[in-house]
Amino acid sequence: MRIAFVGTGNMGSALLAGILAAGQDAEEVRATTRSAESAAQLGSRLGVPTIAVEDDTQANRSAVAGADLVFLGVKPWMLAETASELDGALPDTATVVSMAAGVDLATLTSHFPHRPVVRIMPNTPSSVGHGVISLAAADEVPAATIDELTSLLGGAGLVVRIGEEDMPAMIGASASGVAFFFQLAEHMVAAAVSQGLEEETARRAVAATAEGAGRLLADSPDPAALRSAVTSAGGTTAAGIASFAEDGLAEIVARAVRAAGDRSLQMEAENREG
Ligand SMILES: NC(=O)C1=CN([C@@H]2O[C@H](COP(=O)(O)OP(=O)(O)OC[C@H]3O[C@@H](n4cnc5c(N)ncnc54)[C@H](O)[C@@H]3O)[C@@H](O)[C@H]2O)C=CC1
Ligand SMILES: O=C(O)[C@@H]1CCC=N1
Repeated sequence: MRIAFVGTGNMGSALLAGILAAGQDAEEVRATTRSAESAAQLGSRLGVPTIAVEDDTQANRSAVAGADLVFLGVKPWMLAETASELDGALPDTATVVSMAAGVDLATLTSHFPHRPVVRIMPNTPSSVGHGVISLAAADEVPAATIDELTSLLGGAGLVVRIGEEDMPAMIGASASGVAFFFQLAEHMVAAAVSQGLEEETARRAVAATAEGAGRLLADSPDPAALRSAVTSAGGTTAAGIASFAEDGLAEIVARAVRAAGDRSLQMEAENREG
């Protein structure tokens, strides 16, 4: 399968790394970035032919020529101009896959009429094959295309087929959600350091704890049961959990997850045509 990545930054390159590690032939991929420096870095890191728009104004058009699948990894507000740029270069049969957080399927379809259009919402652990990739497709996308795409993306992580109405919740729970875990890790490191632990030790301990927690959750996705197994009555964990409850952690997290989803809807409105 011939694949183009138009705009291959943090998210595009993470997804591409996961797909390549799962066996996609790098020679069948074309990637683009804006700067020559980032194109050179990506090309040498992933072994994929990468062209910079800065070096070649036709880079995006050349990359999509002959492609079966075109991933769009530019910023949401750049989608409209990227679509115009690709006009006439995109093969009639190409499936367009957007990872933009703030562009809905209707807007994508208006940018790419007569093409199958799929919206995905990946997260950065895709680079190590442990991403979550939510996928919503326009009604007219053939089932075989979705199956093929699901199989390809499966190399980067868990693919979850959803209706577009669930996209905001999935953004809060996974695409942005992964950053919420990182933020908790940052605060845990800082707290341990403030109690005298050496920073490098704290970072390693928190990272290994996160990995261990992730593995247990992957085996048995019931966080409440796993928490309960750590929490002895009247013990140390119970003291920490009580402190969380007193400070309203559940509401804090609910507000953050909702804020991320709400922002995606706001961006969709900003990026909607007309
Ligand atoms: N970073 C994340 O965790 C996630 C990002 N997304 C979505 O992924 C998209 C990209 O976000 P990031 O990777 O974070 O941004 P980024 O800034 O790291 O990547 C954007 C890429 O586009 C390239 N670019 C800029 N202008 C270009 C042009 N004219 N032609 C071709 N390439 C061009 C840049 O060189 C860069 O490689 C956004 O739409 C975002 O909503 C979705 C889920 C998660
Ligand atoms: O922050 C953002 O807008 C992107 C989309 C989801 C995660 N990162």
